[in-house]
Amino acid sequence: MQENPLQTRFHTKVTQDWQDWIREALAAGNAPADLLLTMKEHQFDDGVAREAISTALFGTATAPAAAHASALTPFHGRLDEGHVLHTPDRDVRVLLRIARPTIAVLDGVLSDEECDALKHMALPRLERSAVVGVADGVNTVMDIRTSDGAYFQRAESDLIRRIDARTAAIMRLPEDHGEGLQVMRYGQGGEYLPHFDYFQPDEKGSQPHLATGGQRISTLIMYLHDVDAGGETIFPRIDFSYVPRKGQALYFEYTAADGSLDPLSLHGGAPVMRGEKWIVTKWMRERAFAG
Ligand SMILES: O=C(O)CCC(=O)C(=O)O
Ligand SMILES: [Fe+2]
Repeated sequence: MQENPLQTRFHTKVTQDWQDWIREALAAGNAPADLLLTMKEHQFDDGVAREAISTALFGTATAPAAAHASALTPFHGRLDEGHVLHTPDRDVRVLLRIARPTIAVLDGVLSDEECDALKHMALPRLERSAVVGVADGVNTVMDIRTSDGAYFQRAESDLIRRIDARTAAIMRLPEDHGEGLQVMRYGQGGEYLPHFDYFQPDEKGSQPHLATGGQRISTLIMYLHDVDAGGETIFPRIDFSYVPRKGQALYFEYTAADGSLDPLSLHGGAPVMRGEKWIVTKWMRERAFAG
């Protein structure tokens, strides 16, 4: 007689032998999904098998699993946990999250028009900084730097005010914790070697910054332009790179509530191989400051 699947008996208890098998299989590096398959082949109820595997991974709900939880469960850092982040005037979609260091890739942070307007506003300031007085006293425009910056005072114009408010909502900190927006342009070959955005606490040069506004805690790099080749934002300690895409942003954070800093947040801008790279960056501080 053929077995009626509705009458198949599923195991609803995980014996000690099976619990030991789960622990050993996980310790040997087997994927939880493969364990689940094997258990189901052995007629375990899906929910029972999942719970046994997740108990072995995370501990029971009552066990203090916190030390593991941050690495093994979704971790959002300061960001809202939703897949869509709501700001006063735009919804921003989360495309990717990394727990350590805390990173998120966000889509639709700036409209095409806003990207173009920011470049337009920054251009005269960038050009001015390329003007150097040479020894003979003649002012010459020389492209002496492969990247150049333009700084926008907080709330300097309607557009800047709008972006300040939007970035504060995304980063979930008050606007007056934010440094003024900084536009950067990299020409061909331009790069930004790996660095930390936080101020090195024991360096003398950090002290004036730390005294006003405190430590930097998070960064939002917004991309104003696609790059034809190169120019990725790289995190060498976790072998991660992000390819610039107009209107998107890369969020990351590196200062915990207790003030500890995350050295995995080391990052930089890879050399631009073809085309130009334009970004605008918002850095957030621990405290309100005059900007
Ligand atoms: O150019 C990049 O991709 C990185 C920029 C950066 O690290 C910064 O603005 O702090
Ligand atoms: Fe940086």
